[in-house]
Amino acid sequence: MTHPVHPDLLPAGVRAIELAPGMPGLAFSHPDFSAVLSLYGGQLLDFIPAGGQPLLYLSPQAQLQPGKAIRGGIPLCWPWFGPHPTDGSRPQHGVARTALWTVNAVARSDDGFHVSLNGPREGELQASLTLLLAPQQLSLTLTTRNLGKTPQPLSQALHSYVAVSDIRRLRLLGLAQAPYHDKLDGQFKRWPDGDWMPQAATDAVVASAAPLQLHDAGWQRRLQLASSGSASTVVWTPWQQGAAKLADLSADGWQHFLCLEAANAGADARVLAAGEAHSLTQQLRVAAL
Ligand SMILES: O=P(O)(O)OC[C@H]1O[C@H](O)[C@H](O)[C@@H](O)[C@@H]1O
Repeated sequence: MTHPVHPDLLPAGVRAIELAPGMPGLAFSHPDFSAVLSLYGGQLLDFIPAGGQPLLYLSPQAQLQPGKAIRGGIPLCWPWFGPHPTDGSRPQHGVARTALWTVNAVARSDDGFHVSLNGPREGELQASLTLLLAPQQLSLTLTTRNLGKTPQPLSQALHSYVAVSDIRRLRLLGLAQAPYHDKLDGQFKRWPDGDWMPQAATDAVVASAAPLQLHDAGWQRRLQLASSGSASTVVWTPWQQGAAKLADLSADGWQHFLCLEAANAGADARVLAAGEAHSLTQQLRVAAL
């Protein structure tokens, strides 16, 4: 396959790679971190601070195959989150994660690497993505533009698989008392008080975009997550029984990630007026515990 990006257009520290046949990507190498971005899905797959543990979980069983969604990293759920609102034949979580994205620009500055990608068009909606890959920090902005003449619905998520030492050794701070929709039993509830420790399968659309902190005792690290353009956060772990149904996760894979997703989901789904653009941002920062 000819790579869609000519190597001469890439700054020092960025390489054009092929993750699998028909799946081009970019590999970033910086004194303070390394990262891998798949153009298939516009999906950041890996981000590893130098000498540290990965920020993102990528399932060793992930299927790198056109037509399949990649399990791990930061999948882009767009322009609908979950099942399609009216047409059950359309793919879960939209079309972005199985589309080939194109590179608009890749630059290097004192901050790190700046990447801008163009994504699919679905109906009247057009997606684009910018990423900042920097020491101890990454930031993604998914922008949707309504190119049509009528209002268009949009729901979405930056579906981050946060890598963790052991899901049973975490504390999540920031969601106490927030209302949420429990997708496992369909009930509307309130997030418990105090720090939250994952203890069972969880699939929650939380009506909050408060900054989060994830304390990981095993890796002695603290992850700070912030978002903008969002009023909802999805928290997902399939736990053991849910993971057993996912062919692209190993038997113990569920222990090594917690999905913390900046979203426009549930009651936070949007309608974009003709010509309107909306940007959803998630920022992840690593610090010592
Ligand atoms: O298996 P996938 O289609 O990638 O979806 C994985 C998960 O994504 C989100 O977190 C949803 O809230 C879950 O209901 C879903 O199971």
